[in-house]
Amino acid sequence: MAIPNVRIPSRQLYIDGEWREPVKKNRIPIISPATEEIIGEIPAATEEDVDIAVEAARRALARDDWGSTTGAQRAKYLRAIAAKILERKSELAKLESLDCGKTLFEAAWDMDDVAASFEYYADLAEALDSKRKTPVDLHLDSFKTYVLREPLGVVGLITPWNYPLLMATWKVAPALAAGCAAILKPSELASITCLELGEICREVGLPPGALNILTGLGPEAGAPLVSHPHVDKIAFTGSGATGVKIMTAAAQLVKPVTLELGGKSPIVVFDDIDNLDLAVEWTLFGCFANAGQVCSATSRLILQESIASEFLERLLLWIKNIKISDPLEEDCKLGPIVSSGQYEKVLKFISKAKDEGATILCGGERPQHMKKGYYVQPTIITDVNTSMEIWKEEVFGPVLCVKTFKTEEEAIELANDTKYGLASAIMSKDVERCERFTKAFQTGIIWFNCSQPTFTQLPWGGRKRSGFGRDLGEWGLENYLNIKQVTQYTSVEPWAFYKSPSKV
Ligand SMILES: NC(=O)c1ccc[n+]([C@@H]2O[C@H](COP(=O)([O-])OP(=O)(O)OC[C@H]3O[C@@H](n4cnc5c(N)ncnc54)[C@H](O)[C@@H]3O)[C@@H](O)[C@H]2O)c1
Ligand SMILES: NCCCC=O
Ligand code: NA
Repeated sequence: MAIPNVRIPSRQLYIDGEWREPVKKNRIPIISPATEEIIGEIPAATEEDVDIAVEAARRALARDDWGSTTGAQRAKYLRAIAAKILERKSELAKLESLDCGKTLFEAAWDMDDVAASFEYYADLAEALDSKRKTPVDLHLDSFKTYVLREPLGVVGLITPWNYPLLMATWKVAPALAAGCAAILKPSELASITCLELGEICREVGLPPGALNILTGLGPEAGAPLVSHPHVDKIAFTGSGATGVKIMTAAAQLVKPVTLELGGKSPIVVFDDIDNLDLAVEWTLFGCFANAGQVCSATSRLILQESIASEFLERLLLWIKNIKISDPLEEDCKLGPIVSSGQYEKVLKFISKAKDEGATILCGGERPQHMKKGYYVQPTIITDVNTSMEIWKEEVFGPVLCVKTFKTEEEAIELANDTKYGLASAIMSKDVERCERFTKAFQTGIIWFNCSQPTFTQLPWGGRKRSGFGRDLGEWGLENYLNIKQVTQYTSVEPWAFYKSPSKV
């Protein structure tokens, strides 16, 4: 049994640069996914706390110490946050692992990505200073025009539990880089490290109200944020069902949203691959990293028929090497599902697949050696048809379903046979074929001979029911900028659209 030797700090809400008890004093228990025990609690914000946080954010925008900062000044804060994240990396990784069940190895990886995202957006914040005002030459003597890029205002950031601090950072870092004042509402299933981000912001002296962190239940803390009239934009990452609720509520105020939603991404494997084991490992990583709780998980394996049995045989051998244990244990490569609710959902998907006539090739149950905790074996499901729920719906767990194909056209049809459009992967040594699939795949993310690598510089997001808008890269910064045109009439001549009355 791993000994976390880390204390879970007891926090309040982080509002206006200080810790504040929720108005209603409610708190939510933290339940360990690995032991099913209560290991702490988080404050539960309600509408009243949202009002207080929005006022603090608006005050920050009105004050010079945040509202009038240059990108270079904001970059200093972002770099200081990145440095603190790295200073506390080991502790933050353990807290993340304790909270959401992610393996310590992956949690540490995430903390590096968190720091890198703050650093990246510090660079973009600095670059913004020279792009704030961009002249546009119309080649007309009578007009002088330019475009202004300015902070959107107060932004609500609502994030999920599968990469708690990283998904929050994908929104907080660009929002602060742009000069917005942000209110972060992380998932009630995993908020510990997001609250520690508040402590880090306090320690680096981020001006009060620039970032506010409200933990709590979606309907109680998230919904009031969405419908608040003084919140100028909502950036959401989470399930499609919640995305629809948020978009509907925001529509009442014509409030802009970006939605990063779910997925049921394909990985298409052709028989011309040079290295079978490499393709097998990417297939495993693409579906079983983070116990499959990944929006872009390539959870539909579409295999060319000629290599299907050899590939699956190899896959089963590799799966046997996956260490399932307490996520804090060294070399753990599959931890528990985040909560009892999600755990039951995953098992129900597997049971439904069986009922519908699919075959559980491996896994499908609790691992025998894990008597406690929300553990599900890495599961492969075959004999799947396209009308089955397991083919159509996002499981958000360690479950890979498999179909075979003969021709390229069949592979494309199967790959795109989904209401989602987040990511796709293709494994083939034929570069021209991969280029053809780039055009054919109806997704926002394409991986060639790999699955999942994610880089801060590249746009992240999907199409169809995977939502719209892009996190990361310069596209992530655009989410938090208002584009303003300024047009000046510089001529002394009359506009002469109307007939001038006689001179008085
Ligand atoms: N596209 C991506 O980049 C991406 C990344 C990670 C997760 N996801 C998706 O997120 C889902 C899993 O995350 P989850 O279970 O936390 O999703 P979720 O939709 O249940 O919750 C996401 C967030 O929304 C809040 N929320 C819930 N109801 C709300 C409401 N009515 N109004 C406002 N906020 C509300 C929750 O408290 C949480 O903070 C999966 O579908 C996964 O695919 C997508
Ligand atoms: N690699 C980052 C995936 C984020 C979605 O779950
Ligand atoms: Na948790």
